[in-house]
Amino acid sequence: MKEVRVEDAVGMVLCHDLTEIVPGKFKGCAFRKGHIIEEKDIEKLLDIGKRYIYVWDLDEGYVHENDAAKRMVDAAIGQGITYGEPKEGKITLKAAYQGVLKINLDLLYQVNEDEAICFSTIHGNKVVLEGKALAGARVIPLAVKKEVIEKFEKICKEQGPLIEVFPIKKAKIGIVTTGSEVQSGRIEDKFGPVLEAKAKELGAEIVGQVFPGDDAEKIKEAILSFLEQGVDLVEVSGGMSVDPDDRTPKAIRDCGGEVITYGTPVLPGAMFMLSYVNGTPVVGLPGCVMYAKRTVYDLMVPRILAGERLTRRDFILLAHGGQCQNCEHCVYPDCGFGQ
Ligand SMILES: Nc1nc2c(c(=O)[nH]1)N[C@H]1C(S)=C(S)[C@@H](COP(=O)(O)OP(=O)(O)OC[C@H]3O[C@@H](n4cnc5c(N)ncnc54)[C@H](O)[C@@H]3O)O[C@H]1N2
Ligand code: MOO
Repeated sequence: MKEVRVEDAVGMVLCHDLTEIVPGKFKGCAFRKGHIIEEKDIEKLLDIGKRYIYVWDLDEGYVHENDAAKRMVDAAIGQGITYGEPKEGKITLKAAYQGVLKINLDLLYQVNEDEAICFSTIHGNKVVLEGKALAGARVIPLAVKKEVIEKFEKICKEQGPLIEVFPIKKAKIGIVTTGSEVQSGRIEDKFGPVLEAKAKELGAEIVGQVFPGDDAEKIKEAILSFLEQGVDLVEVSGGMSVDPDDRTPKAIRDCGGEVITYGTPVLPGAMFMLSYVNGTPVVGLPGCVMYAKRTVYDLMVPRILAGERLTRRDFILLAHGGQCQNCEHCVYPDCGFGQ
């Protein structure tokens, strides 16, 4: 901190707030701590009775908090992130479009090891809408040693991006709805409308829905037929549990390809299945997806449509937070489900 004449302070950083009082009219902050003095500020400073002010002695080795925040953000972001000017040293990062938020957790924790750094995010792997606030970045002191920012930039360059939004593909989806009771018309199909609404939410299109009953061979043929049509995802509904009529897992296996999982540590959604047949994802959806408001579907299908090739490990990681609290007023994705 050093004392300078107001006229000599242009370009320097104010160390503390400066108060203006106009009797009977106004009392408040005329200039905030951290403000960089501009030519046009000189008159005003003189008007409020300042001839000398304290400014931050930004010698060579330091970076002001506003510049630090900007450099941190530039180093950390990948696709799909927007941000504005720093406010009181902090920059807020927002989603540029609807997509799946990805946070590199190892990197996030690594940059925050330095106590001068504050890089704080919401939870990743969930759908975020355009304009959603995702993260905030700032340094703790008013100015930091330049090495702190240089290290931040270096590790982000090596391991980044730290934060990005994967766009969700405008996918074509085929639905195979199993169950003899639905095929015969004994009961009305309730799965189709639910999957239609969920697809719409993600900007995807349902290109067809078929009702092959409970025969594994017929279910398999229906899946393969959608794959031949070149859909981006096949959703097979029902028949995922343990009754003798539940043939869906067998039918999906019989399509060949790589089964990633049959079973997930998520409730609702324990009996979910994911397989990749010639690279195209095929999901087996248990009855709860039709019934419950949010399930494993909402955790994983957006990620699939955002182009992630999921592994068994991705499903294991759902266990902590995999139990939905079934709140009366559902605020998903702004809750702990799947985190
Ligand atoms: N012994 C066990 N039983 C069940 C288990 C278990 O672990 N052990 N898991 C339960 C869970 S969790 C779920 S979820 C369901 C899984 O159900 P499925 O995917 O096998 O569903 P279905 O048996 O085909 O049908 C269940 C129920 O839903 C009706 N349904 C199915 N499809 C439609 C449709 N398109 N439209 C309207 N209604 C539909 C169906 O008629 C049944 O009433 O299993 C639990 N059981
Ligand atoms: O497996 Mo059920 O799918 O949890 O509700």
